[in-house]
Amino acid sequence: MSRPTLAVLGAGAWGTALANMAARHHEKIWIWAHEPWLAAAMRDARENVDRLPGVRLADCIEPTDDIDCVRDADHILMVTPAQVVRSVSVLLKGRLRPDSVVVSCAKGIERGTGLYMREVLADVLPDQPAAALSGPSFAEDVGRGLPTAVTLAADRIELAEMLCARLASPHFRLYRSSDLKGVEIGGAVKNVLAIACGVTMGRGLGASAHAALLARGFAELMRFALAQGAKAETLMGLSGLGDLALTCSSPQSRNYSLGFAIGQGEKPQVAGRGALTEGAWTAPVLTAKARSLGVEMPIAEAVQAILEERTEVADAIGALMSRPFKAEG
Ligand SMILES: NC(=O)C1=CN([C@@H]2O[C@H](COP(=O)(O)OP(=O)(O)OC[C@H]3O[C@@H](n4cnc5c(N)ncnc54)[C@H](O)[C@@H]3O)[C@@H](O)[C@H]2O)C=CC1
Ligand SMILES: O=C(CO)COP(=O)(O)O
Repeated sequence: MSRPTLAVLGAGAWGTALANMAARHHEKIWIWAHEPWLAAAMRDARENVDRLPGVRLADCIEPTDDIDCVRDADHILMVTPAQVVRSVSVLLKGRLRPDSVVVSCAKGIERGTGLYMREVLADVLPDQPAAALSGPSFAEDVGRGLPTAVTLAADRIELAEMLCARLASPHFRLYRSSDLKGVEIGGAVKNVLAIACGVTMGRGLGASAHAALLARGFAELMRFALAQGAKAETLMGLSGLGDLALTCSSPQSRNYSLGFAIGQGEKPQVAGRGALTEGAWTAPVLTAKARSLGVEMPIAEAVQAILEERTEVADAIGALMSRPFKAEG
């Protein structure tokens, strides 16, 4: 039996790392860049010099800027920024095999609609099976072959099982789940909370404040997710608490780094320095969604106010510390 094929859409750090992980199980993997120069540079150098330098592309990987590559792919990994998942999905219409699973690997909520990535995919490609991959995993770590574990969720558990087997490597372990919503919520919300943790550390408020923020952030994440039917065990797993702990604690995170720079006094508009900070895109839609669900998310609200320069960091912290006393939970 011939081995399967895969198309990875989005030639960023994460798409490149995932393509390399999947290489051992696939006959061919296309990695699609919407920038022709990037596809050409990756073909020439056999590495992603722009986003994941120093990691050699496996032999079966073919960088391309031709979206028709998806016609020959058994499955698709969607690894673009969350806000362009819709426009890239539109390109897939009429090009996919009916049984090709589209796996969302982006972490965010769509602005304007409030939809999670799987819901965006269902909106544009209603007949296509979908899955989501999320968890604590820096592309640089995965690219260097450091041990990493993530969650892969699909509606049908046998689909999740098949995808876990096809994407795993000896140092990249996937756990299956049927809680797509819980997995996606964890990935989207932790980015916003990581900005808050970065602010705290950049401001020099200490490890105790960081731990308090992380724990109270997790309470917010839990409340928000449970109100939408996610399972508590998903939130306590890799894609929830695991990714929250990683992203809230490491300068390797772009979201944490954005917060850190703001904590040190930089203006939010310049602090990101052109990096993809998904939390900044998700914050306004997350807080709007929480309000419409009647879920309190004071930390996410504070991040949003800081990003919009409606409040100073010191005032946001003061407001969080002076909230009415309440029971923990
Ligand atoms: N870098 C990481 O460690 C991880 C990233 N993720 C998620 O993966 C997603 C992608 O992140 P990265 O690969 O890190 O980003 P990146 O900034 O390294 O690369 C983003 C890539 O998206 C593509 N892109 C940008 N605009 C596009 C458009 N309009 N149409 C089509 N493609 C476009 C480009 O090829 C670009 O190189 C994000 O949602 C992120 O949260 C998830 C886990 C780990
Ligand atoms: O999602 C990630 C780690 O799991 C990457 O985090 P950043 O997008 O903050 O860099």
